Amino acid sequence: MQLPAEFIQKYQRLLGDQAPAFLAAFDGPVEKGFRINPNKTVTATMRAKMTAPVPYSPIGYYGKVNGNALEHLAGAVYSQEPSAMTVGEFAKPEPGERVLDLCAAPGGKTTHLLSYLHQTGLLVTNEINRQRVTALGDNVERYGARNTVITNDTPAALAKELPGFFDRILVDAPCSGEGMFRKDHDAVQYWTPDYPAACAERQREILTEAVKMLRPGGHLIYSTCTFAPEEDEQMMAWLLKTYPEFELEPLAKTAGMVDAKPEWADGNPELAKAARLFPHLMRGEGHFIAKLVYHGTTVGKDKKVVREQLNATQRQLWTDFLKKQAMAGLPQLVLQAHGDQLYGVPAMMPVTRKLKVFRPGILLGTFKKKRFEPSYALALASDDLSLPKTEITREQWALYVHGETFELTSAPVAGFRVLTCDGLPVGFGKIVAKTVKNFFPKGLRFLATSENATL
Ligand SMILES: C[S@@+](CC[C@H](N)C(=O)[O-])C[C@H]1O[C@@H](n2cnc3c(N)ncnc32)[C@H](O)[C@@H]1O
Repeated sequence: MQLPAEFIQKYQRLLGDQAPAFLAAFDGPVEKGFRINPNKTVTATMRAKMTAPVPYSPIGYYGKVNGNALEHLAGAVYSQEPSAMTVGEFAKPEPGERVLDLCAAPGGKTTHLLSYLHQTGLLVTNEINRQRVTALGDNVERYGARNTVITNDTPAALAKELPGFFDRILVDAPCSGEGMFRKDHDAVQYWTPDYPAACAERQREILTEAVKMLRPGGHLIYSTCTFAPEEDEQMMAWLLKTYPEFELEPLAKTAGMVDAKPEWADGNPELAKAARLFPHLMRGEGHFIAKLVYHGTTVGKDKKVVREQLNATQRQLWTDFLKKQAMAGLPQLVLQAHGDQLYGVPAMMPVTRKLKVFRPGILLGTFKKKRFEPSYALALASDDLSLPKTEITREQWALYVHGETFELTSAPVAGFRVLTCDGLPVGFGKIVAKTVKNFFPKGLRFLATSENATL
């Protein structure tokens, strides 16, 4: 691979006798990986692929998964480069926490955080870029999250609305991406000797806002996919100097991870607590991860939490739907109608007035004239809900994702039912006698074949 001469010289100077192995790794194979979603069923097809565990993640495996496969579309697996899994593992939230993923699209770390929140607490996941937030929304939906709010705003706007609010904040920062050169050859063309410093400027701005949103005792996790000291050790050195209430926590390094390098910044030995991942030392791409605890004392003001927003007709239609589904209601969600769409907003979410919200919670469905039509998102989030379910075969699933109506061998109770395939919820169908009317979203329909949809 053709690397810029200045890049080569920089890392020869920094890495000394390790530089040849480091530079040679750019021509090595790209490591593929996937995580399984611990909140969903593990199918036999998945189990057959789960042969090479990633040593530092109990839910991570080496290997490639297919984006059109049933298991991927149903949110049971997520394709992720193995080194990137360290971030979610070091960030691992406790159930019930208030978590912010500040730079989140397309959602690799967000889905990892969701895996450990187990539908509890609150995840606010933010992506500043309007184009990229859609992919984040799709991944959160597939993962079946009921505890997530998706925002599309700046770190400054979030910090204004939610000061001192979060137990845990992840800043997976936009960076010069040197650690991904091997995976994405085009990324090299953006590199100039000044690029890391320009990225560092933006990272400082993001961190300046992020620190305002932590509660005392909260954790900040900072990660990049670059080797550049300006964006890694030097960024943490700046943070510790600017905000002495922060302390780095030691990260347990395994499988080839190494201490970060104080000598690449101001020499503060504390910096060694952070971790560096080099592709010549481990099976994965380049990353940097630091975890800090906040010893500050400023407590955020208690904000009013979200309230129900439903008119009487909407409430009646929703109640009728629940009754037909023999469901008591949805725990920890506040119902809000936005136009004709009904959302379940996480009950821990405070009222925010000026934030650009992409999705205020889980879309539960749409109010039609005299009925309520449940959403695809609700079906995908129904693994542990008592909604009526009907198991279909893989052949029927192929008809379903193609938008076709199909027949069952016997007639279950008529009405909306969650269709499951190999135990995984895949969407709603409306049963009329033995016929299943198709409610798979039109925009997602495709022709599944053994070539394009095998995990
Ligand atoms: C490394 S990527 C995030 C990857 C993501 N965490 C994942 O695991 O899938 C960094 C993200 O930061 C966003 N970003 C760019 N500038 C930003 C800014 N000034 N503030 C916050 N986020 C920004 C980018 O749009 C990009 O999606």
